[in-house]
Amino acid sequence: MTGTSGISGVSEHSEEKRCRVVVLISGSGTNLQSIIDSAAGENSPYAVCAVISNKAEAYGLTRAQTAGIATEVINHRDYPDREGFDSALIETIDQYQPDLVVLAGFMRILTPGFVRHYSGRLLNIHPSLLPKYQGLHTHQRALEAGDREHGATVHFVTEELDGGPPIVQATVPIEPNDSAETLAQRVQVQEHLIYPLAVQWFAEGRLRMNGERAELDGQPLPPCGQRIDSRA
Ligand SMILES: Nc1nc2c(c(=O)[nH]1)N[C@@H](CN(C=O)c1ccc(C(=O)N[C@@H](CCC(=O)O)C(=O)O)cc1)CN2
Ligand SMILES: NCC(=O)N[C@@H]1O[C@H](COP(=O)([O-])[O-])[C@@H](O)[C@H]1O
Repeated sequence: MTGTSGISGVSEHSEEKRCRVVVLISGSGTNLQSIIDSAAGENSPYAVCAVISNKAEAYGLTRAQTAGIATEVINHRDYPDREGFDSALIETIDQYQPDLVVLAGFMRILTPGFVRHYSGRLLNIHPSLLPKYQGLHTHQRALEAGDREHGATVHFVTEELDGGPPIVQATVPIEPNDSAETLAQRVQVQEHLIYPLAVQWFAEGRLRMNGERAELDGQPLPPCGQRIDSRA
């Protein structure tokens, strides 16, 4: 495990307690960047305290270091099994005393023990309109199915892979000449809007997980979460 130190989104003179967020990544970190940028505001209700990657080459680590945020690398290949990796993750994450753990392009399936440890304060963004296309390669699957629309979902993480209660969804049209790459780019524009929104809702105490449903301001959200249409 290797790391640097620092906290972003918390001004030196900040007295109020901001929601402490730890972000897990595996790659480019564009969703991380949108969350960092959103936390930079003077009145942000949250601060990114640390970014942890299972891949040392993840560009998201550079994004975090540029923002003065502590970084850690925990390589899943250094552990004999998922339980060992997840235990090391928990030990490192908890050093930062998070109120919320955010998966932002984190590409490892987490064990039931990890999910239970952070139950109700663990979010993920998935590149499909859940419950459609759980798992990987979602853009290609939507194209091959001939879908006319696609999108992304922010959801609470549960033991069921990509099966947790949706919080917010953004839809995008699928164009006739789309490739998986062009569709992914269109989806990511919306991801960068809805993920900071969901993190802010949680940090403001407005969002909670209540069994199988997510609640916003005490009201159950629809089964697909709050819908945001990019064409609106
Ligand atoms: N228990 C849970 N773990 C994770 C969830 C979840 O909802 N419950 N969400 C995923 C994020 N995700 C899709 O949004 C996802 C990530 C990774 C995989 C996957 O098959 N990973 C492989 C390795 C793939 C690779 O290294 O490229 C694996 O772990 O063997 C599927 C879906 C995060 N975890
Ligand atoms: N199943 C998880 C998954 O596929 N997540 C997807 O990985 C990308 C990460 O991009 P980023 O590293 O630039 O945020 C995002 O598009 C996210 O939806």
